Amino acid sequence: MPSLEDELFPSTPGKFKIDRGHNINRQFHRCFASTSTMFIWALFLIALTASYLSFQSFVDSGNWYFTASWGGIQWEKQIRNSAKTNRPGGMSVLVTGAAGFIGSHVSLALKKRGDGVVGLDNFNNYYDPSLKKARQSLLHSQAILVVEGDLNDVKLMAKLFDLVAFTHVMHLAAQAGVRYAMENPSSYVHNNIAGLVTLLETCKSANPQPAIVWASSSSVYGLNDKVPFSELDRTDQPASLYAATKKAGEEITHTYNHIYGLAITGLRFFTVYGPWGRPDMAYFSFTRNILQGKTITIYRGKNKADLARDFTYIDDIVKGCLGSLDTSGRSTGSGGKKRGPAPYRNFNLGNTTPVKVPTLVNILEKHLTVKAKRKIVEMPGNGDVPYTHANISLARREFGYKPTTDLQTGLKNFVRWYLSYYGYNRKDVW
Ligand SMILES: O=C(O)[C@H]1O[C@H](OP(=O)(O)OP(=O)(O)OC[C@H]2O[C@@H](n3ccc(=O)[nH]c3=O)[C@H](O)[C@@H]2O)[C@H](O)[C@@H](O)[C@H]1O
Repeated sequence: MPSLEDELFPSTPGKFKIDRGHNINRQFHRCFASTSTMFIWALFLIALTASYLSFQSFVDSGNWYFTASWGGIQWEKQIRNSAKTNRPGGMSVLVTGAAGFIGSHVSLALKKRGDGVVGLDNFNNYYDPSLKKARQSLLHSQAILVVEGDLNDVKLMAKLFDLVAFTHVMHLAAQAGVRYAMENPSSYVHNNIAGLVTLLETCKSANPQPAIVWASSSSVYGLNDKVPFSELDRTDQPASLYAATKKAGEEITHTYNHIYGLAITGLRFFTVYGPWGRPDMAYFSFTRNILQGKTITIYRGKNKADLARDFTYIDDIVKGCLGSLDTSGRSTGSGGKKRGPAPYRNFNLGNTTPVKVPTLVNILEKHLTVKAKRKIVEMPGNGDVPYTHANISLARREFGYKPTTDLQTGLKNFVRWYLSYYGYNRKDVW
């Protein structure tokens, strides 16, 4: 049996002779000295390789902003597995914003019915990224991979389409929030305009081209005062930069449909709420503040009129998203060339029952069994509109969209989730 020394000093005859007697200590020290030298060299080589690789990724990305957290054989395998369909005629869908509120729900619903899903999300810190990570874990438990990356990363986008022939893209990644646009306008341009164009450029060049369904917004109706809002109403009077970028998105997608034959559907979502929702939205922040005993600020419109929203429950929205994907039609182009006309559609996805904001607070008080401390203030001129109200007859006709959850029921589900996720009175909720 070889001794430790034999193993450390392979016996190459003539090179050196192991003295097994009193020289053993000296040999051992030599051995130690030589291993530590090897160890230092190994460290040096590892450091050299690491710096080379990070320099390569810096050069490759062409932009310091996108340090690659993706790539490799294992990663490619995971992407392919995640995209695999599990039903005859199933779709392979790239869901952008998959760790977001609507994105996570839609991803789970697609997977559940046997479609393949690959998620993409940049996990930005507009609101607490730990909530996004929790959604990602949920998706992961259902074998859905969510890639951490930015829409504007051209190489990543191309790589994803290289690996998978996506049949559909559900584009939900965006800088959301109406009022935040005054604080951080460039984020809206970066995500909702530049990111959208990068995605469309990738899709137009893909072969086969996917059909695209994407998140527009009820906010495109802006100052429109004809109710309920119909897809035929004017959308050229946005009241916020957020709305303007969504409206621009509708025009941009039209161009790509027209020039490249991409099948495109825009969904005008009406104030979507529910479990796993967005902490920046009123129903969510009101809940947190009511539980923490803090005052909530309720905006009021001109002549002391209450503001109202056509709050729409997440499960209804998910059905609308799946219905849109199922009826999207096909893109006609390939490799950047149009071969014929492709469908271009826009739909309202609302609830058709606007509710006043103070009524929303009443419902929350009831479910939380806590009285809110209310402060009523005049609506600041920050992009808000006084009310929204969807006419959904077009979506009903095209794919049977029919919302079934009223605000009472939806908020009850939300409060149940909130309490199970955060507990009754956690101080560190975003
Ligand atoms: O349908 C959309 O396209 C948009 O819906 C959502 O916007 P909004 O309808 O503005 O929802 P949200 O912020 O929950 O405010 C709700 C109400 O509470 C009022 N509000 C708000 C905050 C506050 O402190 N006080 C208050 O009264 C406020 O004045 C408003 O009347 C999404 O955030 C947006 O990303 C986009 O998807």
